[in-house]
Amino acid sequence: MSSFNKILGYYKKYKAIAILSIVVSCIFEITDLIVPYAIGQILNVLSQQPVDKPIQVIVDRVQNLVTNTSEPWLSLGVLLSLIILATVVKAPLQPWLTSWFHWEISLRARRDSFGEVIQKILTLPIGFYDENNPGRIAGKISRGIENHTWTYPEIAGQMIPKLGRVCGIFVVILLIDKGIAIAFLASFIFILGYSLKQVRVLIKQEELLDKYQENTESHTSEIITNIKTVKAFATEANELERQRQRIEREYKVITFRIHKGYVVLATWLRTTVQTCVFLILLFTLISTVKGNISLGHFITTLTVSSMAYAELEPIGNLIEVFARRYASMQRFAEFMELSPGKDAAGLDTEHIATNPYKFTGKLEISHLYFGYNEQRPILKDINLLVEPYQTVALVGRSGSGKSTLVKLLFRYFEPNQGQILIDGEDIHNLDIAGYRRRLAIVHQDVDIFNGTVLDNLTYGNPKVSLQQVEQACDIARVEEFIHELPHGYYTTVGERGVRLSGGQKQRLGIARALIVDPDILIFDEATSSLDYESERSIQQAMNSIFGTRTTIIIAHRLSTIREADKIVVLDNGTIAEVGSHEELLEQAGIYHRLHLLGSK
Ligand SMILES: Nc1ncnc2c1ncn2[C@@H]1O[C@H](COP(=O)(O)OP(=O)(O)OP(=O)(O)O)[C@@H](O)[C@H]1O
Repeated sequence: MSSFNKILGYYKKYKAIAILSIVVSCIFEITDLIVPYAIGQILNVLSQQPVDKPIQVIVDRVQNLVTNTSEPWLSLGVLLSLIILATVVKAPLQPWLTSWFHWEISLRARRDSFGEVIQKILTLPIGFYDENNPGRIAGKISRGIENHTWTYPEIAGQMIPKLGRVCGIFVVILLIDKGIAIAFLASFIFILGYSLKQVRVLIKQEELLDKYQENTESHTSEIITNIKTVKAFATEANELERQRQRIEREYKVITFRIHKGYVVLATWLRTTVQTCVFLILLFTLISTVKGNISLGHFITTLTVSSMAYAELEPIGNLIEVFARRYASMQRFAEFMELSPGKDAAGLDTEHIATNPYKFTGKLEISHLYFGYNEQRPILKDINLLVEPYQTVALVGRSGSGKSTLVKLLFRYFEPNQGQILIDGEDIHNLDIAGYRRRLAIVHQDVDIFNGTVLDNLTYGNPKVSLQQVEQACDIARVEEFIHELPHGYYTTVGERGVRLSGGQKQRLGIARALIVDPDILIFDEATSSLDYESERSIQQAMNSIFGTRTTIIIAHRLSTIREADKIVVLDNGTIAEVGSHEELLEQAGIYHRLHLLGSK
């Protein structure tokens, strides 16, 4: 039930209008019953039997207004007027008062959801993205929203009004014959109760299927992301086979558990409904023959009860569709309930604009401990002082914790103990977005957004002037290749920058970082995967940046960091050595050993 409430939560903003439009839909459905009722009454008039009391009251009132009209004609006139109201007058009103609102609520909720989803994506902790790949996340979101969009009009616009109509039918039959009404109600409760019980079992299977589907989507996305590796290792056939197995597993669940379950349920439903229709016919006929009810009431009871049973099949279909969608809506609701990360930035751009920080770039790390998992510390008692404008290199074996330290600097994770201070202020106390805007990082693999080179360059600072862009490009040696591109700065680079080489992307990344004019600039192994010429270009770019701001370099190639003011050697999560290139060589420790390995 709590998961059902979560699903309902999707529409909570539109509760009032939803209730109103559902009630109106139910009223329209119930007015449909006027026609068979009025036809029954017409039959009574034609067979010279009395009409029901409420109709007679109306006829009497009309008779007071109209003289010289005989009673049968008046009764027929009143009944025809009722039929016109319930059909011709209702027809143009119904779509606007029902369907319009049901779809409007659904589409508005869809629009709201997309906005909320983006907020969720932007605020979830970075650890979430380490564990879930884009395909899995995107699949969950798109199936969740799509299913919600279709489900609301079906449930609010069809299923509930149909159930409303069934209740109306029960009241009509009750007014005619209590015994038949009770039999009718009992059959309905039994049919719906049993169907819902079966559907609950099927929902469990749908949940399993949803997990399988998410898994398949996640692997499809992984194949797309890693397509170069797949091709390079010629593992296409293996990938295809593994994916086929996953699809086959889904197919078996769909066909032999879910689809078969629904067909068995539909078979049972249809047979039971037909049996009930026949039994009602029998009971009503017996009542008529016994003289308990009139011919008109016989026709009305038979028609409305057939209408009610005829509704059971669409109601059953709607329950089936709802059940098929339930699992993905539930999983979407769970996604939306995920708590934002402690690293979540505020999403209010005005707030950032009015709160710009400016630091000298003095950085102090004091007694810092951290582990992704508290039982396994990665960084232990890190103490480090970086003066403004200094260039500091972090070196150490793979897995020693260099990137982790930078992640803490960016506040992607919180330290378990200790502090990081910038200009004497604990970074934990600063506005996260404002603080991050004063940092910039050039990753080994620079992220490129689909758009032009200029869009990518100005990503962190769209308001920058072209002159400043050119200056940054000059320092970052982007100028060397920009003129070779077909449209210069306005060349479209394609998704993920496929039209740029590795070295070009890195230089673009450096220029992009410079354009935000950061107080602290971080290079994450920026030159480790490049050819000699690109490396030299990037090295020159970096050299001209050193001393202009605090710079931190995570480096594997020691040749790139000789000029650093301070080299910090991390070993197994602790700072093992600190000093300049020459000092560390003299110490003849880890750095010396790494240096010897690098120069071999
Ligand atoms: N998101 C994560 N969740 C759990 N453990 C992680 C995560 N990221 C890194 N680690 C672990 O933390 C340790 C330090 O990793 P880190 O990436 O900081 O090392 P590094 O010195 O930058 O290594 P490299 O030079 O190879 O990039 C490693 O043992 C790694 O397995």
